[in-house]
Amino acid sequence: MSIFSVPTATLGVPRIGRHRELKAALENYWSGRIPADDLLQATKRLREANWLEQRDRGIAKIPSNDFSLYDHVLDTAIMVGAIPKTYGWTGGEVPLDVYFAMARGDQGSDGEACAHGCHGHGVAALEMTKWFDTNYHYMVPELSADQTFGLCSTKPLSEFREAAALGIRTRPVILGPVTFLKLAKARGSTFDPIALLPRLIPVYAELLQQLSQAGARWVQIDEPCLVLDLDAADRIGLELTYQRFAAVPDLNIMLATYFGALGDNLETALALPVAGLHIDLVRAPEQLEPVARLSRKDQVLSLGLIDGRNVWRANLPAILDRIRPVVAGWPLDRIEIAPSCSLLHVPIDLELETTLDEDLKSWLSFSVQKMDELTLLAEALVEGKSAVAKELQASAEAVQSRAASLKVHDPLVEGRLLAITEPMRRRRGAFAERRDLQARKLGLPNFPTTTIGSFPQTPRVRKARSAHARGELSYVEYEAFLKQETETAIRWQEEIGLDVLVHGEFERNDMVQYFGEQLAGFAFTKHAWVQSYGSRYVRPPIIFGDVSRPRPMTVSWWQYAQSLTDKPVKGMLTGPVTILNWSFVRDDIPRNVTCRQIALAIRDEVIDLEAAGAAMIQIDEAALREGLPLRKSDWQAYLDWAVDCFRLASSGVGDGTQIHTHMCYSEFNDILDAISAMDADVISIETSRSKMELLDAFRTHKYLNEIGPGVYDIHSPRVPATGEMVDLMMLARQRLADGQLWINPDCGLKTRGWDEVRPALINMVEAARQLRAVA
Ligand SMILES: Nc1nc2c(c(=O)[nH]1)N[C@@H](CNc1ccc(C(=O)N[C@@H](CCC(=O)N[C@@H](CCC(=O)N[C@@H](CCC(=O)O)C(=O)O)C(=O)O)C(=O)O)cc1)CN2
Ligand code: MET
Ligand SMILES: [Zn+2]
Repeated sequence: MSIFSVPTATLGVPRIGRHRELKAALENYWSGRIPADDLLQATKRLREANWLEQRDRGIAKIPSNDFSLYDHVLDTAIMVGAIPKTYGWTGGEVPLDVYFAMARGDQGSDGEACAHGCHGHGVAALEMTKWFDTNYHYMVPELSADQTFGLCSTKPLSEFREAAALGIRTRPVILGPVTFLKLAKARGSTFDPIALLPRLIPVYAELLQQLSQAGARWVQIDEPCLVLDLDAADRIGLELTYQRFAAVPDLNIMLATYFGALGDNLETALALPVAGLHIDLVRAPEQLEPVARLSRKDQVLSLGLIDGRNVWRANLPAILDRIRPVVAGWPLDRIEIAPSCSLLHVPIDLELETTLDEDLKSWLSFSVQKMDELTLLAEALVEGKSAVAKELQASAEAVQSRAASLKVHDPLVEGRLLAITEPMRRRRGAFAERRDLQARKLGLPNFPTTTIGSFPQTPRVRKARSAHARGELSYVEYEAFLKQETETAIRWQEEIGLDVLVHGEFERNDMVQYFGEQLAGFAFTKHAWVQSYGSRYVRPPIIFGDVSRPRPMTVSWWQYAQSLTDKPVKGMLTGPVTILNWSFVRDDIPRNVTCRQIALAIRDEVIDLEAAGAAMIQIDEAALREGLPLRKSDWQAYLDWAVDCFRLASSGVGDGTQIHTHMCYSEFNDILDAISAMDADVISIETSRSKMELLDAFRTHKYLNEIGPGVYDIHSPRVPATGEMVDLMMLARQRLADGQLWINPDCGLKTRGWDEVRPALINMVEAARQLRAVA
């Protein structure tokens, strides 16, 4: 490397392709429309395009092995041979079937049948959970106490060679062994997976050795666990690991940390014998000075300066002014310029958005634009600001134009925020009074049955929506189609005997995007997809300004659905915390201020639904638990404002109106105080896989409000039998009073097919009948 340049790195780029080529290839393969070869060819094209694009945009440290067919944590589990016996793998190269069985279960968990020689006895997928505080979900590796490891995949090596054939020497990315074990789950939960580290280290060392022999000079090892609360065993584990890796000849390690500050792990990180350290300076700008001061002089510091978690264009001159004094006098090759974390979490290319407001567009930067920002920063550091004066000025001007824009600031919203009063955050009566009033008004049976909101988003529904978007289906026709779907769903729910109905959410593309498209202060995109899990992607709305609700968003759909039936239909909304956590947010005001603005908008909608006659309104807070900060010390402050926002959104109604909320993927033990403080009349939660154990916490906590513990795992295509659901409810009854309990699935049914949903819900209603008979 010449001493006259500062290298740039991306740490990883989106895998899905500008036009979601990966989704198409995967879903075509799963449904048997294309053979494995075609799938693999498609993925090869995606990798090559990514490498060439990074090269052409001047990125020096180009990653490989950042690609994944489904998930990089699953890839790592496969790489080290952590494949539970149930998947029937007996050694050798791991077949695609086994890989996808671990990802999706061997019937396929997204509603398509497996067409590729699956064993057909319903092996369940690994559990899935969210990756740190992102909306990306990984497959949780499952390890046994007697787990052994071995190098079982050549993926890092073959992708390194694949790029080398294009003339690009990449820096392979590998998920570090300590983070891998911390993300894994102990089968039987009788031991701490970190205890397996001594068995895992040699496997990684062997891989590193092979990469070195193949010509790799650097590898990037990701240890984002370094921004979490660690204990002594974790820290010792890190030391053991990197001491061993330092012995691999001719290979330099760039140890990557991201999503937060090293904090009390700073000393541990700096003591590791690695050639480079990457730090996140967007989430934790304050660590620049101490890390620069304390890092070894022979160590490369990778500065995470461009936001890998958000879409705003950077203020490059401001960044330069911040780092120049700190690195003054350093040899140029002691620093690297990088995004805060891998670019996996941002959309690919802003240029695809041809209908975005021009001002807004000038404020944004997606993955490939961020590459350009990185190279500009590097150039300015080497050649001085004057060499790229025009570009730097444009960057500063964009930031200034955003700060001053009338599109961003709405004095009415800012005034409303100041006028929030205490009574606005409180239901009028106490829960007991509300419960009695609602019981008289609603007259529901014991163990009322309901669903969480969405019914299957069938290809028919999605086709109609995209035909409407392309202008091939008029709004009148599209609306008539949706009304028809809604009516069919209402009739069917009545027919099978559900007690509380939903309209089915057919008109919604996504539970967050749908609201983003109707709220002021939000922009939405056409192509800005980000992977959420596997082949499922989201287009997070972009919150650019003060938020308000120009007009009702859901009232007419609710009215239509309610007009079809005498049974109560729930109003169906997404809550402020979830809208915030699943959107790209402003970086010029605190998150909690934006969240209060959204809360007031949702409050308006809640009040309008009540005025239209809704007796029950559900406000989903699927992402409230997910949004917990990575460090425990930050939890309370977050929970305080998150709960406050939910209460603000939900408290504008009378005592006779029943407020429901829903949360999924939840470990509630830590946050029960917050859940109580939300004071929803009814909460539905995911419990079916945990055998109702979750309810212990509600009992010990003396939780009095009503609860619908999910009895049907909607992540699996399996149809639960009536008896299973009765058994689960009997377990629930041991923990909570009969009068508190509702019966419902774990979550919405949008990713399922009607063939699974119909029998499952019929069985669920029958389970309620049987319970009523014995209770
Ligand atoms: N935002 C968000 N985050 C979440 C969840 C969630 O529901 N929403 N759930 C949890 C799990 N994550 C999930 C994320 C995505 C999906 C999901 O189903 N995504 C869909 C896309 C949903 C969507 O926006 N659909 C649009 C666009 C659909 C589309 O691709 N249309 C085609 C044409 C369709 C056709 O002709 O068949 C096109 O535009 O090209 C619509 O329905 O309008 C997918 O990737 O398949 C499910 C769960 C956690 N995080
Ligand atoms: N009401 C929403 C639905 O049923 C809640 C989903 S939580 C991810 O789809
Ligand atoms: Zn859910």
